Amino acid sequence: MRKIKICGLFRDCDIDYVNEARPDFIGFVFAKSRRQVSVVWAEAMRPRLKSEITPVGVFVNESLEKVAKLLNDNTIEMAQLHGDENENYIRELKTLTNKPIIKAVRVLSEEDIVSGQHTVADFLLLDNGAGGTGESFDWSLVSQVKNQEQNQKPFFLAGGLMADNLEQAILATSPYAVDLSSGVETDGLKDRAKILEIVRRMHNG
Ligand SMILES: O=C(O)c1ccccc1N[C@@H]1O[C@H](COP(=O)(O)O)[C@@H](O)[C@H]1O
Repeated sequence: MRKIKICGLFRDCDIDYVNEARPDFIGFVFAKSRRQVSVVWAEAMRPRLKSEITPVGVFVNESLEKVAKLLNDNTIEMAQLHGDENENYIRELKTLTNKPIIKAVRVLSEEDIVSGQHTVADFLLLDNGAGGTGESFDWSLVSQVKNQEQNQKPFFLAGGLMADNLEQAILATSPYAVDLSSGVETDGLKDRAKILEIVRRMHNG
């Protein structure tokens, strides 16, 4: 079964929506964004989240100490690094925590995907850019490199995914998981019906 992450929860009711839909992962954005949440809010929401849903913290060039603390106090179970974090940063983070790390890669060319394979992070996240933009990248770049044995790190596919293009995106890239934020919003707010429908589709085939 393909996994699904619903990212950018920032209202209390968003927690109710995902508890009803039960995606595999959800994302709390700690980076500067219109979806940014505070540590205090995430800590308050964490116990309300159904146990089978894995919370991911999304960071952009954040201090190692802040990311490690949120992981080690179990506010989040995975860290998604969406900025310019280099391999030294990721290696250092791995000395501070045992929890999985996702490194976001901005895909402009095949080379971006190929060089991403060398990361010590546990997963890649292929996106079109800054994150949360609602814009896709050229998915054919993934299929062009995916058949090569060295390009097998499991990856989340992100960027502009929505009900209308999800099937095509999966067929083109065969990701470990899909990651949606803008595509399950209406007027900038998470939409219960869109979340329920997309998670149902992913989990039922
Ligand atoms: O969602 C944000 O505001 C955000 C801010 C900073 C870094 C990453 C962010 N979100 C990530 O972007 C993709 C989804 O984007 P889209 O809106 O579906 O196109 C996903 O990986 C989010 O974690």
